[in-house]
Amino acid sequence: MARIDLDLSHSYAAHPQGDEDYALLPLKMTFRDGGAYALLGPSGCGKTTMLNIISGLLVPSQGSVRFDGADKTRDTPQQRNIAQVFQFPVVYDTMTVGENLAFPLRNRKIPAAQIKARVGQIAEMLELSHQLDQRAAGLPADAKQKISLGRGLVRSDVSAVLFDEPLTVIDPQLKWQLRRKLKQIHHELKLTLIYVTHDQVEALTFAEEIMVMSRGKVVQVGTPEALFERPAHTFVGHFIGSPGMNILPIEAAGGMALLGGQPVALPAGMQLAAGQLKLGIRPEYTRLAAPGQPGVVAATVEKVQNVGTYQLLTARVGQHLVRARLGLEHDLPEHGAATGLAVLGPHSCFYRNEELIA
Ligand SMILES: Nc1ncnc2c1ncn2[C@@H]1O[C@H](COP(=O)(O)OP(=O)(O)OP(=O)(O)O)[C@@H](O)[C@H]1O
Repeated sequence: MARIDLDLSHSYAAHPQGDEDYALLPLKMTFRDGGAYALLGPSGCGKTTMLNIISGLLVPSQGSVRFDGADKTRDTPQQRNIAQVFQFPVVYDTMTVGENLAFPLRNRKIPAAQIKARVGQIAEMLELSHQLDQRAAGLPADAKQKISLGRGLVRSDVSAVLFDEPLTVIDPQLKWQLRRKLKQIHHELKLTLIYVTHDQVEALTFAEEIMVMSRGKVVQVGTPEALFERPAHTFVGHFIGSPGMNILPIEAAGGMALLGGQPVALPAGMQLAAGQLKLGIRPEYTRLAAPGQPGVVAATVEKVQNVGTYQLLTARVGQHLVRARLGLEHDLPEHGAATGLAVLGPHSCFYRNEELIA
């Protein structure tokens, strides 16, 4: 296992002109030895580019990659001792499940008894024990992908295991199980795991730390709790959560706030920095309240949806839509009704130029 330090940028263009020519803008990042990380962001934000630079499939156009302090920028994946699991299964059809799992160890001339023990351990973790003697040919895609995951995890001497959207071909029920399994496996094997996904649920269930990326930039590195409670950037607020954070323009106005154009008294003790800001409040923390109270904005109900385990209320504040996630026990106002939404309180986040300031 290794600590991995990146200090680099990358452009696929021969002569990059501006920021838009960079797949990765200048960044400094550290992956702790033994940590479980997710690289999360929408399509095209640079996740695969970063993963390929870590693995050695790609050399960054500027900067360095270090493993335990040693410069690995130009080393191949083999020299870096990296295991990788891709989106689609990489499995030898002519071999049995057990032989497939053993393959990376046999290649390294590990003694047979050790191979047997480790293959047994990995097969058990992935619930493949009953299939060890079965040929891989003819197995469904998700069983084959489990084998690929097992092959990625079977060596204990790798610097890191990299996963690039590994659950894409897996059906939803098994996907749910495997996400949890991977977390448990990380706990037991203590490997450094770096996992690329555009699916927040996948990232949030698996990783200890999540790196959220947007347009070639790492906009926040944090625990799932930190990303939820204190998004460092409005992009993270939008991107994480279901639905994402409510974002409204806010401005201090003589001891009050202008919120979406509406004067609202600040709750006791709350101070607002001068200038044009944005308020971020999660739908989970947005509550119905009587208009006119401090921190409560007047709103008109647009829609109420029963989403099974909660109700989602969508209301209009001026030209902005605000959502509240409310328990099933609430008797909610109907479409068109005037209501109030408590949006200023301990869970409010404030942004200037999209960056969290308070
Ligand atoms: N080989 C390449 N040559 C030129 N541009 C590339 C190449 N690979 C990726 N890009 C560009 O670099 C940017 C980042 O792409 P990258 O594949 O790293 O993003 P991603 O977040 O992994 O997206 P996805 O989830 O769609 O794979 C995109 O604008 C993409 O078009």
